[in-house]
Amino acid sequence: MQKYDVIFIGSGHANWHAAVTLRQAGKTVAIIEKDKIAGTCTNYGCDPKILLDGPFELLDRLSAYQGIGINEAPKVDWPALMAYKHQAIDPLSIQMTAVFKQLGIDVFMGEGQLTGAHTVSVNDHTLEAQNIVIGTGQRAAKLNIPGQAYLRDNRDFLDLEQMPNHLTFIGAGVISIEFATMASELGAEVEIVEFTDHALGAFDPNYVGKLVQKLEAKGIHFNFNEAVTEVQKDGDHYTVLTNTGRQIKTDYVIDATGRIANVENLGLAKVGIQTTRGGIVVDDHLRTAVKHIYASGDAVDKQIPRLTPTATFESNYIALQILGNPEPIKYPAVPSVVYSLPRIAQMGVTPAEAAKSEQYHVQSLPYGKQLLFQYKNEIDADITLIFDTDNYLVGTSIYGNDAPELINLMAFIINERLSANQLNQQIFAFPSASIGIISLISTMLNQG
Ligand SMILES: Cc1cc2nc3c(=O)[nH]c(=O)nc-3n(C[C@H](O)[C@H](O)[C@H](O)COP(=O)(O)OP(=O)(O)OC[C@H]3O[C@@H](n4cnc5c(N)ncnc54)[C@H](O)[C@@H]3O)c2cc1C
Ligand SMILES: NC(=O)c1ccc[n+]([C@@H]2O[C@H](COP(=O)([O-])OP(=O)(O)OC[C@H]3O[C@@H](n4cnc5c(N)ncnc54)[C@H](O)[C@@H]3O)[C@@H](O)[C@H]2O)c1
Repeated sequence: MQKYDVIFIGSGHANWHAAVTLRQAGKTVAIIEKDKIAGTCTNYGCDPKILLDGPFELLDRLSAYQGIGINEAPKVDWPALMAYKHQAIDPLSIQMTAVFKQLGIDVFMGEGQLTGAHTVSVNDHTLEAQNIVIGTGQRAAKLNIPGQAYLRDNRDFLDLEQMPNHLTFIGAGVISIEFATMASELGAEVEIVEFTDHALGAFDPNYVGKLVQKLEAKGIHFNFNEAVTEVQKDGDHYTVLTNTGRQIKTDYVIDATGRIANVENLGLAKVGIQTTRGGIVVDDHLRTAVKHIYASGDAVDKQIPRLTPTATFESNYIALQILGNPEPIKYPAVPSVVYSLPRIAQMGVTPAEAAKSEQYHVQSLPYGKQLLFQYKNEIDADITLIFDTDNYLVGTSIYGNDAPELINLMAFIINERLSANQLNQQIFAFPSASIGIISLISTMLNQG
């Protein structure tokens, strides 16, 4: 039986950062992966998504100069963009495998399963380890309806060689909004069927409302308070039936109704590890009920957003735990971004939470208008700032294409509890988009 200090089940961000750190610290390490090395983000999620989104974002920014410097905008060539995606993304898992092997990490391709508290089977091997880390991620939910076999998911969309003429998305969550934006920009007709009365439930309803209006103006049709009951195939096309009697004729149906933790067939119950609908139950050290078995990333039952940076944070934490750090995990406020056009970002105390408590006050800054040319004519860009009673920033929501960069800056101000005086000790580049926001914020922050 091959023996290791640590075995990792899954090779996504939840695991590989720890695997590399521990190997570099001299531990013997094995990674087991049943699909592609490097996991969802690299192969089927964030990376291909942001690669494909790139030209659409540029065109959206250009559209703000229509008639004032730009007369004819270029068009996205989706098949060429998809070819570039394959060229840039497909080698990543191969490169990561080579890096692991070079570092002396053993890689086993196959399904890992606990056979005991210290043993894992993969194919016909049994491996033994002092510590085991389960980072098996999530998969797309599949609605249990007639015609389930016709439902596509994020993997299929991110591999589309040709954009269909008409697409129907089930669910108005992050995946649908991001993908529907690209499809619609390419000229496809898009329907979104959502069974609640709103899109993007975790984000500021004010900004989500603005975004939905903008998407509707571009031709995306939202069907709120409706559930899909069946999908029928008619030759090369499909008919999506809903509970209100609507029949949507379409070319492609994507089920984006959420994601489910991969906890089945892992042998968890056999060794006494509990799971819930949200994933694997862990303590504040990310340990399962079996103390030398950790869980990390999307597969964990947790309240914080299931994102690549949170998976990475947990992975780094677990490496330090195994190397002897006794401290419980302490998460900072976590930024979440929807890569729509424009982007919506959010972190810390939300506007809705702030509205319910006298502990906070809320300030909205229409920075698109106030800093018009610095923010490249994005006139509707807006930031909501939430301060506590001492005037420290504790939360923010942002509506604008620069939101992913701005929220990283806000992360420092929020998590380091910076005062205006501390911000003013710095000299920032000028002209730059962020310096305008910093000057506006520093007039409102605790002067400390
Ligand atoms: C379309 C899409 C877009 C996204 N965009 C963003 C974004 O913009 N920003 C962001 O922060 N996050 C984004 N995410 C979320 C992000 O991808 C995940 O949070 C992240 O990948 C979680 O990492 P993980 O290692 O926990 O899981 P994963 O990356 O899913 O890795 C788990 C791995 O475990 C393997 N596995 C499962 N069971 C077994 C088994 N029994 N044996 C062996 N291997 C097994 C799986 O094959 C998989 O490779 C996106 C997700 C999707 C689907
Ligand atoms: N930018 C990012 O960070 C990013 C991007 C994509 C994916 N992700 C990851 O993927 C997850 C999002 O996945 P998602 O968009 O599939 O899920 P989601 O939970 O964001 O949205 C699912 C939506 O489907 C609706 N829904 C559920 N069942 C339905 C039904 N039967 N009929 C109609 N609507 C229904 C829900 O009300 C919800 O609005 C995120 O939580 C994150 O982990 C992150």
